[in-house]
Amino acid sequence: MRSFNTDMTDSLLTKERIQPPDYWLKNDFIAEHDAHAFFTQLLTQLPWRQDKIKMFGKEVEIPRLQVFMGDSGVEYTYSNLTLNTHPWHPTVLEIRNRIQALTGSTFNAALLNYYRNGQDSMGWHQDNEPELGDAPIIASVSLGASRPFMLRHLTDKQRKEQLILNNGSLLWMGPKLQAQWQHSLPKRPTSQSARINLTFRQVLTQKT
Ligand SMILES: O=C(O)CCC(=O)C(=O)O
Ligand SMILES: [Fe+2]
Repeated sequence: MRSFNTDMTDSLLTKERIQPPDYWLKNDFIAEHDAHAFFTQLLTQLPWRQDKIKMFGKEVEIPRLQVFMGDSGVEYTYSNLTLNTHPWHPTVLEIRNRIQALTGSTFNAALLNYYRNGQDSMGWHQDNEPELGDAPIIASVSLGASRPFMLRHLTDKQRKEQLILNNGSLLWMGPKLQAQWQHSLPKRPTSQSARINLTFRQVLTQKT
């Protein structure tokens, strides 16, 4: 039988131990030839827009362009901004289908980000909007320029990890990642190259 003291120490340790972030990264998810073609199609064929959000009462342009797409009836609000839902572009559907076949998860929407160069970025955040439900799974595909992607633990902010998201890579983010960690895509001022990122999500609708 375990002593009271051992149990106490165990539970303290368990409480304090920070679990590793819940993700996996597959670098060769889309072959280079396809990734290049997909990048060009998305860059030239999507209705990219630079949205504005309110920060400290002032309207500011976000440092990237975006498009939101998904099944009809899907609505998504972030930073008080309700995004227009565009119908699926065939290339985005093709990428979604490949992810669904590999992971067994289903996704009814995608938020696409276009970073024109290293000045464009995304700040620290969690993707934990109520319409993503209690246990959001997000699948993130990167095309174009490689960029570092940062993870930071919510309570122990010294605890950080850096991943490099390459052309054609798939980053699978599990539910615990959004609950315990924030992520960001920092600026890389010296880079002139463009990158497109697609984050596939399952958004709850009135019907679900
Ligand atoms: O561009 C990236 O890799 C990150 C995108 C992201 O975090 C998001 O769309 O919520
Ligand atoms: Fe995110």
